[in-house]
Amino acid sequence: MATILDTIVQHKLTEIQLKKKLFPVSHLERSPLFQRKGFSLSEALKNSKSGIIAEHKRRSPSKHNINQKLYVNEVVAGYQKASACGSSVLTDNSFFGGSLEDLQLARASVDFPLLRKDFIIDEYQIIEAKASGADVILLIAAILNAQQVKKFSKLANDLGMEVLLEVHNEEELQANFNAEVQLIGVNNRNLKTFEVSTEISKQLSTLIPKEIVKISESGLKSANDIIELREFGYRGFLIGETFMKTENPGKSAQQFIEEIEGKK
Ligand SMILES: O=C(O)c1ccccc1NCC(=O)[C@H](O)[C@H](O)COP(=O)(O)O
Repeated sequence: MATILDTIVQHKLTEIQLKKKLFPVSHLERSPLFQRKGFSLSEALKNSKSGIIAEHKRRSPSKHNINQKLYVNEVVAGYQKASACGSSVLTDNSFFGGSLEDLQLARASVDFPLLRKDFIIDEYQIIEAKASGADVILLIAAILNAQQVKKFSKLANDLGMEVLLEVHNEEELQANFNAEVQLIGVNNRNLKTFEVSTEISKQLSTLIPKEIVKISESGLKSANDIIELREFGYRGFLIGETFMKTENPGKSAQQFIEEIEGKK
């Protein structure tokens, strides 16, 4: 049976073909954002007390509607005011209700690192990310082979962006030991079953090379989750729903960060 990832990838293939015709690479390269020097998320995390990367996410396959009412620029500005290290912006439209325009609006509102959160399967999307103001791209090991991870990481780095490689099990990690990425994220959500458990972050923590910044992603709800995962060497924590389901995600991030910092 096809998983949600299979369905998303299938959809992306069609979407990318269409976009390549509408907006060829030469068009993307003319974006003023294409020339900007990016912010480093790995450095921001190394220098941060909280390590929070706060996400803008309207809906998702596992939770459906989360929050459709807010403006992306206000949400990310709230996250920056809350002293988050950076923000993740979902740019997939069909399954998450996001867009590249969201990323561009976010870029215009903040001056901290922005992650393009999407399902990257083609170099075209990396160029699109740069042209829309991203500082970091997400590569999901479950939908790419090791060769693609290497090639895509090189392109992103050449364009001045960092790479967050997302894994969910030991095989995905082993397959990409040679990848030149700045950040590795362990997704606590199994993208096939939607089951969420921070146990997977704990299990994989010792297998991630020390020089790479470790991020725990998804299902993080309390300051205690963060304090506990920090003991396993995690420096970054990607949080979406916990903030987005509230009326004021920036304020909710601020209270969360204050609580973590108070507990240090
Ligand atoms: O969130 C989903 O339902 C989902 C389904 C299929 C692929 C990816 C999905 N989520 C992307 C993410 O990784 C999360 O948005 C991110 O880690 C934040 O998670 P959370 O704090 O649980 O909103």
